Amino acid sequence: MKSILDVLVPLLRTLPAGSRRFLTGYGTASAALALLDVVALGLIAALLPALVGSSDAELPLVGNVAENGMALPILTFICLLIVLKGILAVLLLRFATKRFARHEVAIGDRLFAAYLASPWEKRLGRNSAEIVRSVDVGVGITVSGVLMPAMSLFGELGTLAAVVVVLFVAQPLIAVVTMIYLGLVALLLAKVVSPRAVAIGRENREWSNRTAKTLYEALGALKEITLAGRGPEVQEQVHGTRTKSSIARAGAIQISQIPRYVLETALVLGFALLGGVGYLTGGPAGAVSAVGLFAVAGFRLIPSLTRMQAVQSSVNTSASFARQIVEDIHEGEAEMSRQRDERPQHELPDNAADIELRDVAFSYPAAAAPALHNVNVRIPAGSHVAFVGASGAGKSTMVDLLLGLLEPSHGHVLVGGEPMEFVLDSWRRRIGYVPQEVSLFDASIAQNVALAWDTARVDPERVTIALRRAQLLDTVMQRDGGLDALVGERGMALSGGQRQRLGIARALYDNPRVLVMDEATSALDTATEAAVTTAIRQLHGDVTVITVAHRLATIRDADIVFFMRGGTVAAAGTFDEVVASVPDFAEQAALAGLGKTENPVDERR
Ligand SMILES: Nc1ncnc2c1ncn2[C@@H]1O[C@H](COP(=O)(O)OP(=O)(O)OP(=O)(O)O)[C@@H](O)[C@H]1O
Repeated sequence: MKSILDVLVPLLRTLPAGSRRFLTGYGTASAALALLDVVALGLIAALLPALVGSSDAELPLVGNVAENGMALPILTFICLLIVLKGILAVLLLRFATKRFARHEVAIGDRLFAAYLASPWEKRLGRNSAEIVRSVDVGVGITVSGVLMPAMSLFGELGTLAAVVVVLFVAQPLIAVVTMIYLGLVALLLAKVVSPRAVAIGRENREWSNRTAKTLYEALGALKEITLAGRGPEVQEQVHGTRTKSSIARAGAIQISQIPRYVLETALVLGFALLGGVGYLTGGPAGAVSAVGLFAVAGFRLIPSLTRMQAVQSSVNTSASFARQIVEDIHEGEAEMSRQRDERPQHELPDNAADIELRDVAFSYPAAAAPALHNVNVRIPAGSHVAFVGASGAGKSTMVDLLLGLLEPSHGHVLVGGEPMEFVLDSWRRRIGYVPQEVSLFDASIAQNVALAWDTARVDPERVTIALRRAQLLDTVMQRDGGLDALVGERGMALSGGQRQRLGIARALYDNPRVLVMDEATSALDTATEAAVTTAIRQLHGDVTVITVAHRLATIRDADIVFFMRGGTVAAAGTFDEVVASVPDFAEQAALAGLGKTENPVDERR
């Protein structure tokens, strides 16, 4: 029982107050229904002597039923009472299951909101397959495996209490022996079955998560896997994890059945025990009466105890999902309230704002060396700046800091002179971002540009303008379906260059004040890249453009080029100035056919 409360109480706290009220009401109604059992059972216990042929069946208000012929009408009343309880229980269950579906949605919403609010570094450390499973399957298991069964406990406890009361009133000695006997059986089950169920639940969660993770990863690299002939290896891997999770699930089913058989056996042995006690205290009549009472009590008690044990098993096997979910919700929400309390947000002024990094350093969690250090950069509003440098120099990390996804471990990022963390919401609304790998979802081109799963939120006019600026409109219009043509899973129906241009159109759709492009034109042919670059250049003055590019032709005309090396800005200036001051860069520029200047300048801005 304690282990159920340990899981249930934190889970209930994650539900809105209205839901808690409903669940308390549901528990009380279930317990109240059990009262009908008390009445039915009490009447049967009172009638028992008359039914076994004894003449001393005396009922209050009714009198001696053996003599006045009331036994049959009372038996009919008991049957009706039992039928009524059954009908009410089914109605209550029907009503409650619908509400439980709402709780599932409420918990899932809170969990997903918590994930979305969690800091970017934390999200980098979590596997997406695990998050998907947790938000979808995990929430379902938590509600159907913990919340619903645990709430049905109230009814079972009510039944248990009712039966115990009747037993004590009818035959106290037999009641004490019955309770001790059944208590020992329950203890045996709790000690033997429960720990195994918890372990099985943990195994199931771990191996199912691993299966999902392997499948996601394998599907993401399907082409490479097929070409490299690694299919059998992946199959073997999936077979291994699925075997383990299937064994755990089979174990869970098996362990949930054990209590039933143990309790049924206990019932049979109980007849012998209680019959013996009854015989010793009241001779043959006492034995018959004790066995009869135990049979009547057992008829209600054994199913109730079986269900309670099943609840315990269900909660135990689902507990690891529930604990993870509660922990994630608390962590995410604590982060949200920390953000709210410590970082009250205000709006940036309408005119575009300069961005400044002052003495910034950043280290990834558990990384040996900082990814960025001693970074001092100023990006004037409306300018076009570029970050260049060798692979691993820190360009993408720099971009994530500018986007406000990462926070500096040291130093400050300022927007319009204000610390970014206090204008973050307003800042992010102004940004259009094109990543190295554009993620498309299986919907229409227009939906992908507008980043909208709901077609009603798509503005076709803005989609058309964005596609035109990204040099993709003609291609789209030549396809069957035009803006409404589907892009396929992860944009499979588009070429790499088309996917990149769609990503650019997506970034332009909201008319951003700041456009951040991280290797956003690397898959384009030279002519298309030049056309996209020209279109982007036309934004000059209105929009701040921040580009990361290995292909130097893209950034030839940038106002400032920041050359990064080893996590810091080693040189800054116009393209020609950086060519003049950094031999590595000059060499790359020469290889790209972009020439060398006569006046070297070693400048840092
Ligand atoms: N999530 C992460 N956890 C730990 N270290 C990371 C993480 N992401 C990047 N790094 C490390 O930080 C450093 C800078 O990486 P970053 O991706 O910013 O480089 P980059 O200049 O953008 O490289 P590229 O041109 O190859 O994209 C690298 O040493 C990289 O290994």
